[in-house]
Amino acid sequence: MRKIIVGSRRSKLALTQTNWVIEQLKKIDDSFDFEVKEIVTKGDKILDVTLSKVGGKGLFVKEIEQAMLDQEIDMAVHSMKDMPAVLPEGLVIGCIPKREDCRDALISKNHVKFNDLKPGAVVGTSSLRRGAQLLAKRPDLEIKWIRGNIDTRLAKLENEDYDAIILAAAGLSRMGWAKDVVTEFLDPEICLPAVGQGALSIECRGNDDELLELLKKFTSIETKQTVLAERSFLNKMEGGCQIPIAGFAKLNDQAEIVLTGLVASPDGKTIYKEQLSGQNPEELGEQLAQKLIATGAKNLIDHVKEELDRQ
Ligand SMILES: NCc1[nH]cc(CCC(=O)O)c1CC(=O)O
Repeated sequence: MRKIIVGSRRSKLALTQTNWVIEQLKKIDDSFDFEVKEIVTKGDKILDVTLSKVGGKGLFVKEIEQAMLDQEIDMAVHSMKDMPAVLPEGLVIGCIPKREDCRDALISKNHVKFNDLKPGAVVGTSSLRRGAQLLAKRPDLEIKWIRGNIDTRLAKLENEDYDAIILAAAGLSRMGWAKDVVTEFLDPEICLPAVGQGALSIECRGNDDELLELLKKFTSIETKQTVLAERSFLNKMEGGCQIPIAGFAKLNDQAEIVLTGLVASPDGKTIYKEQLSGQNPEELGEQLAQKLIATGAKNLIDHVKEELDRQ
């Protein structure tokens, strides 16, 4: 019986996601054994620094990918949101399972709803995307950076000077905490999710045919199509993680992909938002990026970059 070694970050969420995927794969085909191997990534070691300042989302993924290329592990389960646009030579996304809740969630002290937060309330998030969209609705709020795993952030809401924090609903659901802690799920109309939010990405070597065959059976075509459109959009925008960018796709009743993209200034005062539908995920993503760029979003991106360079 082949034993598949699954690399995982050590955070509670990463291990929960990894073990959940293993359970599902065992249900599909019980002829494989699995073993989890924990890997401490650079991103985990410097959790107290703002992510965009230390090299972005690749941090959580790189060391795990290297272990896969070195044959120390065979596969890994990532949050799609943390996956860089381009994979190293030799590795592939072997499976995109059905997406969890894509929304952002407000968790506030005393369960005060978003619209009822007191003027000047302090909201914790380390995401420019979330900060910009919240400020667009409520310019009076004070956005305060917060870092750490989701359990750390929930503890900070209790113990530190935050009135509320925003977390992805998906992470909380996977941990089984959503029902207890979430005050309000923010509709994508209010806060457009991050590209890939709520989806998982199972990565493996491109030549591991046996494993790829198993992973294919756990793929959701709908999630794959929508997430690929979102990722194509993000890749074309080339914003990096210094600019608030959001992208979210779903299928309509004609099974067309409807993709919405948003680019904003960090203060939320300028927002470009466009929507397009189509059949081909990659093309649709590129077209939406072009449409946003044509409306002036590129100026905004260049402007924000200049501001950052000056600092
Ligand atoms: N930014 C970190 C991150 N990466 C993936 C998730 C969990 C949700 C998901 O799978 O999209 C989270 C936590 C969060 O944003 O609250």
